[in-house]
Amino acid sequence: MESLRSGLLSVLEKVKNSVILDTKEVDSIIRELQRVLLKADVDVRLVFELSEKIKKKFFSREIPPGFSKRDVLIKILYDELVSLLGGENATPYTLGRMPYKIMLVGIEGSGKTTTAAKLAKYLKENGYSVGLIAADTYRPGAYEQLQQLATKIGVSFYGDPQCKDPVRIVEEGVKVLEGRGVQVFIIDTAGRHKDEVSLMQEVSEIYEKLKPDDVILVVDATQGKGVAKQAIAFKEKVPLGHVVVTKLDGSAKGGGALSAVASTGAKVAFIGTGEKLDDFEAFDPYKFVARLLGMPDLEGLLRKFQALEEHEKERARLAAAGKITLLDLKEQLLEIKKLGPLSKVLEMLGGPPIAVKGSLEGGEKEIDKWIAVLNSMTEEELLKPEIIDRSRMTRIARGSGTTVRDVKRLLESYTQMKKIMRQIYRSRRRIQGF
Ligand SMILES: Nc1nc2c(ncn2[C@@H]2O[C@H](COP(=O)(O)OP(=O)(O)OP(=O)(O)O)[C@@H](O)[C@H]2O)c(=O)[nH]1
Repeated sequence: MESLRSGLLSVLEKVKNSVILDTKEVDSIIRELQRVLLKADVDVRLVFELSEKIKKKFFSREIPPGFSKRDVLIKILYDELVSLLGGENATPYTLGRMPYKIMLVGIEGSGKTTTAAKLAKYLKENGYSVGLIAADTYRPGAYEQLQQLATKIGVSFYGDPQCKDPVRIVEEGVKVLEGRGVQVFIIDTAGRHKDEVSLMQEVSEIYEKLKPDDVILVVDATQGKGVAKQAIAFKEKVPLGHVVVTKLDGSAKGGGALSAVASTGAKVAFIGTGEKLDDFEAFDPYKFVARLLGMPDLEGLLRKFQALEEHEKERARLAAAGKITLLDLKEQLLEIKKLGPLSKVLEMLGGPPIAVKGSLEGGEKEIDKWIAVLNSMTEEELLKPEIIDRSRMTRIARGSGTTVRDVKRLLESYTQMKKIMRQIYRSRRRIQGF
């Protein structure tokens, strides 16, 4: 994964060093991203889909106040990489009602036996009583390997090296281990067979007899995008619940494997990051991408965007309820200012009577004062003016070169305005028959 990380960092560097982020600059950044992802063995089609989405989102999105174009592009890159790794689909791995049976499947050498032990340790540490069942009757040594691992972790184990029928081993194993108080059964199946057809047949048979609560496919990251084929083949035979991607440590193709799994709709629940039993972690695409991109400054940026999204949601909610916020008021006043001096505006509309002119200038000054006051408020204050207490008023007055009385007056006018809006909204709802 190191090469993917350094590649993505070079993409971020390019974004940070960009000047205007026009089509040419963005294209060059996207080309760099494509190069990095293709090198990590991400499927070409996925890479192109991602590129198009990034461009479309970037050029259609308004840059929110307080953010730069670079911030927006970095956020879009982050979002799209998370989505490439199955972001929207991701949920933490949880167990259902006990007893809970988990069956591990996968081709030879994918790391099933090691993963069975890693998962057993993980679940034991999470308070479950776990048992391992060795149902790989093909690979010599698979039985001893799992038995030794079970002893090492301190979980129950069942296997029968004399028996060549995996279905019987599993049935017997569940019975025996249940007697020892096991709640979670992890079944390690064979990966080696004379051909794929017989492997799939055995997997189907065990599945039908055992009816496990979860089937976890174990795939090897060094196979890159090739793991999609395995996921599809197993999915045709058994309902796959989750996937574990092993050997992410040191594999340059990890990005390809993770995105390939996500593209089949299967969920990556865990990743293996080394040969040791602790080299195993729950997979969270959000955290994973953040780590790939280097967390410190990204974390702050993501938090800022999160606050923005929350504010946008809050505004939409208030707008839907017919409520106006101080933020709406501020935007309206800025729109009026954009039109030019009020007297000019009225002149364009036919000209104000001479007597109004003086009061218009007063109104002009008032608008400037209001904008100054509103500019000194935080986004939170604009959306929730009820939090503006005496000390906030003092700060706002000082920041805007006005007085606490001015701030109070604005808040009073706003309250009046809100009342009027509420009345209009209510009568509209009555008319519409709500
Ligand atoms: N570096 C690294 N090696 C791993 C990881 N997971 C498994 N391995 C190694 O991969 C090799 C194969 O792992 P096993 O668990 O024996 O594979 P298996 O899928 O049970 O093999 P079959 O029984 O033949 O299907 C072993 O040498 C493991 O130590 C991992 O996350 N990182």
